[in-house]
Amino acid sequence: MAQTVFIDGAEGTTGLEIVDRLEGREEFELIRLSDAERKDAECRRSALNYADFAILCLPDDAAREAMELLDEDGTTRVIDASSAHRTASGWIYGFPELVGTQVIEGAKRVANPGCYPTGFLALVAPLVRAKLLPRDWPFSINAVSGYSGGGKSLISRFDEEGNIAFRSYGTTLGHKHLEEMKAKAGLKYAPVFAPSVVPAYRGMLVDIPLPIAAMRSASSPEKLRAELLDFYADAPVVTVHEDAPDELLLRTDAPASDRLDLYVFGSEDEGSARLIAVFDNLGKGAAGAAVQSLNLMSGSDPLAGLQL
Ligand SMILES: NC(=O)C1=CN([C@@H]2O[C@H](COP(=O)(O)OP(=O)(O)OC[C@H]3O[C@@H](n4cnc5c(N)ncnc54)[C@H](OP(=O)(O)O)[C@@H]3O)[C@@H](O)[C@H]2O)C=CC1
Ligand SMILES: CC(=O)N[C@@H](CCC(=O)OP(=O)(O)O)C(=O)O
Repeated sequence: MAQTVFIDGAEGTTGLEIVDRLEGREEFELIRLSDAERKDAECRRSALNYADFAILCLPDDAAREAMELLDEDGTTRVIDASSAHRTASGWIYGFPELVGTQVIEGAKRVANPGCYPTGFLALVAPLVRAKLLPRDWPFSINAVSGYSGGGKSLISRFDEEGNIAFRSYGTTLGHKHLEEMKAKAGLKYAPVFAPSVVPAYRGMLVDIPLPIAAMRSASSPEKLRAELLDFYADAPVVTVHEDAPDELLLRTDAPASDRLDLYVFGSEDEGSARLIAVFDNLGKGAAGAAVQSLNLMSGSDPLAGLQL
């Protein structure tokens, strides 16, 4: 018998991408609410509690509200795409490559990683764990997102204004992803984070400069790459590139993708490096990660529905 899935926020940017990835999957039956019902608390309560799996694709406040609508002792298992529960106790962090697939298989509450933290943590967490990068280094991050990263409101802004070439933001240095990045990488300091948006619908590049020569303890670029290659050897969604291309491109017509591509660039004298992650903010940064967790929790083929 098919397992039931309710996507709370199914008409939003992330919700629609998840619906796409579940299309034609016979092991799941989607519970759908009409336009008149989808924001009605009682309709949501009933769908949330009936479903085998609820995937929350909502703003943080609405995601917290959804958790209040759920019966505490109910059987519904939840994947939350918002940032409401990522560092909350009782929630498993939905990054199978970092936390292990088995933890997610058995989880009742899974918090989907944030889009930028996905790139940052994929690069830094294994290297800090292996003690090849110091946990007390003040990391910095330059990052670029497609404008779908800001959901419906940023999409309409880019569509309506039509002339935004580049948007640097996060200028108060208090971005909501800082706590998540610091906590999940086990760092002493939150990174200095410079996010930006370009006029491409989807795509993300997270770039971490490393002044290795100035760091008390850090390994050569080659050792960093070797560790990542080893760490992700059995991770089909993640590719660690052995080459160092001259440029990395995000394209305005990029198709949806659930891949995560990692690069390590080093200077000739090995005194500096850049760790770079390239992926789709709506793929491994949101919907792809949610479907990866759903596959594990439901006992499906781990790669079903993913666009690799
Ligand atoms: N976009 C991205 O790349 C990523 C997004 N996320 C996170 O995923 C979540 C969803 O983001 P995104 O899809 O971009 O956002 P959108 O704004 O595109 O979609 C949110 C959806 O939630 C609906 N909604 C809002 N309030 C309620 C409510 N009280 N009850 C029911 N539905 C409600 C909205 O309705 P309406 O259609 O009427 O506005 C909309 O359809 C956010 O927490 C976001 O931070 C995480 C990673 C990446
Ligand atoms: C371009 C843009 O505005 N991006 C959003 C992050 C989008 C996102 O995915 O946030 P969560 O992963 O935490 O849900 C921002 O910077 O707030």
